[in-house]
Amino acid sequence: MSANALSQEALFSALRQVKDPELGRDIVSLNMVRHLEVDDGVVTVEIVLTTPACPLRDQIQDDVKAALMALPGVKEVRVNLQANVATDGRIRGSLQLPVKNAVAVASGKGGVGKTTVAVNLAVALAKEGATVGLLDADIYGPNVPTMLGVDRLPPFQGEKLQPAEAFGVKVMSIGFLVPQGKPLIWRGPMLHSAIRQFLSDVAWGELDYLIIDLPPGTGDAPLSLAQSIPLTGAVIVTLPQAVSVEDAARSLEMFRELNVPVLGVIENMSYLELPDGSRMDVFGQGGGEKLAQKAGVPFLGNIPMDPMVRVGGDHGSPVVVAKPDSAPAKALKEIARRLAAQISVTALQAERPAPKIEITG
Ligand SMILES: Nc1ncnc2c1ncn2[C@@H]1O[C@H](COP(=O)(O)OP(=O)(O)OP(=O)(O)O)[C@@H](O)[C@H]1O
Repeated sequence: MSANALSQEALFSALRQVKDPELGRDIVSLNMVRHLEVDDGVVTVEIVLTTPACPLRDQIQDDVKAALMALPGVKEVRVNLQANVATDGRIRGSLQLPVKNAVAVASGKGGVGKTTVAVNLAVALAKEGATVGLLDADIYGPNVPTMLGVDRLPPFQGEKLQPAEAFGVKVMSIGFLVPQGKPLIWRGPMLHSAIRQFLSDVAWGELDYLIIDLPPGTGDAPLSLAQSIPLTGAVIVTLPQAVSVEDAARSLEMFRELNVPVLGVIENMSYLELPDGSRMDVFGQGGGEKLAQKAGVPFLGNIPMDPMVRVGGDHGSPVVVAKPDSAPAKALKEIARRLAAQISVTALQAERPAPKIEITG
């Protein structure tokens, strides 16, 4: 068969065989094929990954080559890999902010490790090559500055507040603006305007992901937030134990009622590894996964209990950078990738420009 017989249908049906292993869907329906050119049997294809440091890029590249080379008439395949974090465009549209995705990290109960998870996810995403901001909106316990080892904002410049920066993440916290140790007694309207100001009066710059650490529970803060910014979604952090899961379920339901997609459930402190290698289920077992299953949302993974996580938080050095090869750090990095994939899926459901196709020979 000659190269001229290579039709758009044949090329696209070959590319449909290639799945993004993390997103679990084919690269055509994920809108990752942006430009396709055929010239005398040489196929040049541009594939746009949905995260900048996709760990499976080599596999996707190999699969694209293999699928196209299998077509009669194809002599050579050139794959041009790009990355562009997907967005539904709603934040840019409604708030004129160059932020692609805003993701709330929430929990039903306090003390389940929500802030620890938010901090480590933000740093892990930045390490993957994404541009990341972290907004600490936990009015009851703004711990993000401590966990990232920053205690003040840079000097005021221009018209906007400059965020602090740590481990490649831009950081803003209510904790920077109030004297240490003072309680914050804020009700809905104050919180609402504070959250809006944190979005509009801070020089965030272009961000792929803005991670927002919420106070625990289902009070004014998540409500204000969901009304202030078109969230891409929310993730729910829980312990495996029943009472934590019950409260997490309430938090999950609240986001659903607010029409905020739930991107997944993360189970923290899932087990403690003992010196003999056995595992102790300190807080029970499997509650997070069961919650995700029951709610029909992805389970993003579990994080073991490990003193290194606490030490990293207390010393302003998140475990994903302080001990990147430890079990909790590996779990957190894996969860960050799964979360990025879920964000992409959610955003891509809204954003679908048509690919550009040229067949010249
Ligand atoms: N996987 C873990 N292993 C060991 N310690 C952890 C782990 N996750 C969190 N911690 C510790 O548990 C404590 C509570 O964590 P964190 O402050 O992140 O919880 P939170 O849910 O954000 O609490 P709050 O209700 O104050 O918002 C901290 O001391 C933290 O270092």
